[in-house]
Amino acid sequence: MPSNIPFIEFKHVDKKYEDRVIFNNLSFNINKGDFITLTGTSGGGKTTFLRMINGMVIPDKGEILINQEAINKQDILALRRNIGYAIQGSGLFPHMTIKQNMLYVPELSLDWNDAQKNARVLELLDIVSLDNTVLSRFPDELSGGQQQRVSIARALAANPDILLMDEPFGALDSETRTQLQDSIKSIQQRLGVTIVFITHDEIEARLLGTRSFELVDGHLTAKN
Ligand SMILES: Nc1ncnc2c1ncn2[C@@H]1O[C@H](COP(=O)(O)OP(=O)(O)OP(=O)(O)O)[C@@H](O)[C@H]1O
Repeated sequence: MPSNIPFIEFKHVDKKYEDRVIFNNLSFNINKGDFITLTGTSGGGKTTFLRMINGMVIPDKGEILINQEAINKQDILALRRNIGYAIQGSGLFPHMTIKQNMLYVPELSLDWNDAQKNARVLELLDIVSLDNTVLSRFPDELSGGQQQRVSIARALAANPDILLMDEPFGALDSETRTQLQDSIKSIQQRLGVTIVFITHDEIEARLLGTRSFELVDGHLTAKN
């Protein structure tokens, strides 16, 4: 369940690209356990908003805090480990097996032995409802829906508190999309992870979000 303690805080954030203003004095709070869905016109700045949370885009002014600490004061590897990121089209590394893809983030910074890695991979398969026959395969040997499940598993691998999802189901057929919507909803309820989810689909936004927002002219307007 969402709490009322601000977990991710945007404080007076400005961001522009060259002379194009995307955000001007944006302040916004996300609570722990929120499932935020974000819609809005193309090019409005949704991806920019998401990427400011994991430090991939740096604001020109203002600050972003996670757990009451400014992200530019936090260790970047620890920050990224704590923030899973899943994008449309899965973003899996094509030359790595599914198992290697799933373990990518933990391998960067966690000193797990083989038994710990194998145990985590099995937990992740269970979380995203895949069986272990996929592990030795490469991404192009899986269906689009399976690839997207692996992408979610990879984003969850290091047990992050936050999951950022940028139109993750945009390229899937409607049946697969419905299955993955059910999955992400139950994953969120089971793990209590805080999710920020971008979508173009209003129905998806309403279905998944505990709080839904539309980004218009750099402002986030609540829709429910
Ligand atoms: N690194 C960059 N340099 C210059 N302009 C950029 C950069 N990144 C994004 N933009 C521009 O900033 C605007 C906002 O981009 P952003 O990707 O955040 O929007 P979006 O709402 O996610 O769009 P979409 O729904 O089409 O994915 C767009 O006009 C985009 O072209």
